[in-house]
Amino acid sequence: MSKVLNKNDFELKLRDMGRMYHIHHPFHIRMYQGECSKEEIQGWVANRFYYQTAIPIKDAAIMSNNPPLEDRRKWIDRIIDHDSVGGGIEAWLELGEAVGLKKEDLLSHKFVLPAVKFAVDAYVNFAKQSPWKEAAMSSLTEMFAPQIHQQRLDTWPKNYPWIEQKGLRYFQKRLSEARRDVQHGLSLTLEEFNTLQLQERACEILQFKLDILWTICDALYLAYELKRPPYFNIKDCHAQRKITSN
Ligand SMILES: O=C(O)c1cc(C(=O)O)c2c(n1)C(=O)C(=O)c1cc(C(=O)O)[nH]c1-2
Repeated sequence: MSKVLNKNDFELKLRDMGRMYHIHHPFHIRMYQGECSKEEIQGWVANRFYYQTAIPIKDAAIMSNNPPLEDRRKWIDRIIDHDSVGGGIEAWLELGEAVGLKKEDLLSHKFVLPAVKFAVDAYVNFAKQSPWKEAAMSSLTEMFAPQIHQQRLDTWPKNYPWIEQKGLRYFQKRLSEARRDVQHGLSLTLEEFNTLQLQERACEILQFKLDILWTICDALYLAYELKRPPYFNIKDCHAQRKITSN
């Protein structure tokens, strides 16, 4: 960028970064085209659960960095969306059951690949260590999330009829929640990141978050599509993270 953008152009610039959203990753493309095996879907659900559990922790870290009361009130809603009774974490556990994974296996994170763990932990650490406005705006990949949730709702019942329908509640639930979160996150970003330097910083942060999501998919692709999980070539060493549920 060579000069500070007005709000409209800055929003367009941020939205344009959706070209790098993980919806375009080969793993996600295969998933929505119905080409994933049961093991791949299970692997994705088990690994993504690590991201799910991290989100409210990340949001609590943002709260701990002392945003103003108005923003805290809105941020509390995000934590409730995930951690309340019947909330996102429970809905994801239902998804786990619907794809044939045991609840205790999800909760133990025993199938989580190291690269997924490192990527997700980087997100939580960023939220802990950064000024709250920077951490808040890093959630803006959610601008692109309703499309990916809708895509799953539209294609999974046809492509993966073995998945119990009740497991899809999570995606339905996120459609409206993500839109509300984005309204808040985006208006805050457009208002506060109002110099050239700050706008460049905001783009860097959004790129960091896109990198996290893409890296998660890279790890899944390597482990489940190319069948090269960590230590795959070393005798008896990768069995511990192999998906074993039915
Ligand atoms: O399924 C997806 O592809 C996807 C992506 C993202 C995202 O873009 O970070 C989120 C979610 N789902 C999601 O369900 C969710 O609750 C969520 C919260 C956040 C965040 O950064 O605060 N991202 C996402």
